Amino acid sequence: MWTRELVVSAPGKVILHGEHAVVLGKVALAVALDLRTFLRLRPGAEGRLSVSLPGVGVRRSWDTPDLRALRERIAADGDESKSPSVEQLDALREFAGIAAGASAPDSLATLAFLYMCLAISAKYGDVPSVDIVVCSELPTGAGLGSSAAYAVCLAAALLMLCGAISCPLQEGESTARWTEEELTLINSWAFRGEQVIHGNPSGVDNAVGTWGGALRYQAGKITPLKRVPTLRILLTNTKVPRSTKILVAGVKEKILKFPAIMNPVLDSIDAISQECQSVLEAMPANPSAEHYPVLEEFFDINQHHLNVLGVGHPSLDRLCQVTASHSLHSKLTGAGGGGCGITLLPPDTSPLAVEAAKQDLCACGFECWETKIGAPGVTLHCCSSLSAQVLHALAQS
Ligand SMILES: Nc1ncnc2c1ncn2[C@@H]1O[C@H](COP(=O)(O)OP(=O)(O)OP(=O)(O)O)[C@@H](O)[C@H]1O
Ligand SMILES: C[C@@](O)(CCO)CC(=O)[O-]
Ligand SMILES: [Mg+2]
Repeated sequence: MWTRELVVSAPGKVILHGEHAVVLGKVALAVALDLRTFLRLRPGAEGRLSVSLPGVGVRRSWDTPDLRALRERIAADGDESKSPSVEQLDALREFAGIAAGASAPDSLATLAFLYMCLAISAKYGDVPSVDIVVCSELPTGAGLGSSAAYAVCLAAALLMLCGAISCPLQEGESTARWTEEELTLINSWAFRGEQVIHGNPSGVDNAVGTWGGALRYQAGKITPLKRVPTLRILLTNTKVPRSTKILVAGVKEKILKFPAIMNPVLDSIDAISQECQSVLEAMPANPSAEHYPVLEEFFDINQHHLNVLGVGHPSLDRLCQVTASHSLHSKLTGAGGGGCGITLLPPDTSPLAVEAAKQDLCACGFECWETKIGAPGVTLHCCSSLSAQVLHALAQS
């Protein structure tokens, strides 16, 4: 029986360079954002598992014996090294009343929950009767890793409920983190959740959600950056909706169609990520304006490359033009096709110029805010340590 009320949180991310190319084995540089997803666990009615996902309009509850029977039927074998199969996902859709091929946020979120719950419990034992609520400070489907933050929270919570990882929060502590070994397990199960949502994820987003900070990611290899200077970044959400799964599939199609043209673009993006890593690691902790031009050039070149890959959007072109008119440099971040862009704010940018750029971006119908990067990865909290705002959002559902 689960008797505690606890909250798991995981950060969203910003990809500085390497989105899309990273799916094809190239290097990406990514940093954790100070916007998080929160998952609250509470003891639930005996024999019931309830899930409330207000961000995507889901409120479901199941009898635990029914989930056990479904687990046996789909032969979920609890192997974190195996991808979810088409047959397993079809059976889960049928159980949850989700139409075949449905890709709406609520369908994908429910499917990812059911898959992870059954596969994890097949390996480590039943999930006890609990009520789960997930809320997020991240916009959904905007390029900031909301799917990965959700999957990381689910993986940590479900693994903890089944006893596969510890509950590291001691009496009297407000927050706690898991060991490296436990984080590795959380990350590998979060990747399975990302597969349900994305189709073919690289794993960079769930790695940042798990470990936080700033890291280099290539083909599953995660290397924390040696030193990350304090960078001022303006984040702009164009609010144009898009699906990471569809955009990733589109890039694959383009590469298959024009390999000789597209592969050099991927190689160039890879080189930008590597050069950018060297530049960042050589910078002082608080870089001055003279360090920024090279970073700005990398942004400009990569934004062109991403347009060549077909993941640009008129709203992102607009974002780049507006910031360029204030001598600021931007690129899309995440999957593109709308969603968010990032703009570098060199330290000599006057507060008036930043304010004017923000106003012009808002006049386009965009939303923008300054961010802090390098936030901590997946964390366990006691409820009383959370802000009133987060507690309020969790209580709403
Ligand atoms: N708070 C949440 N609650 C439940 N499901 C969520 C939540 N946030 C995201 N999701 C799931 O993740 C999906 C969005 O994932 P998608 O990968 O398309 O966008 P993203 O992760 O925000 O952007 P990117 O992958 O480019 O960083 C939603 O459709 C939904 O299924
Ligand atoms: C577009 C992509 O490269 C980043 C999405 O945040 C997809 C992935 O790496 O899984
Ligand atoms: Mg995603």
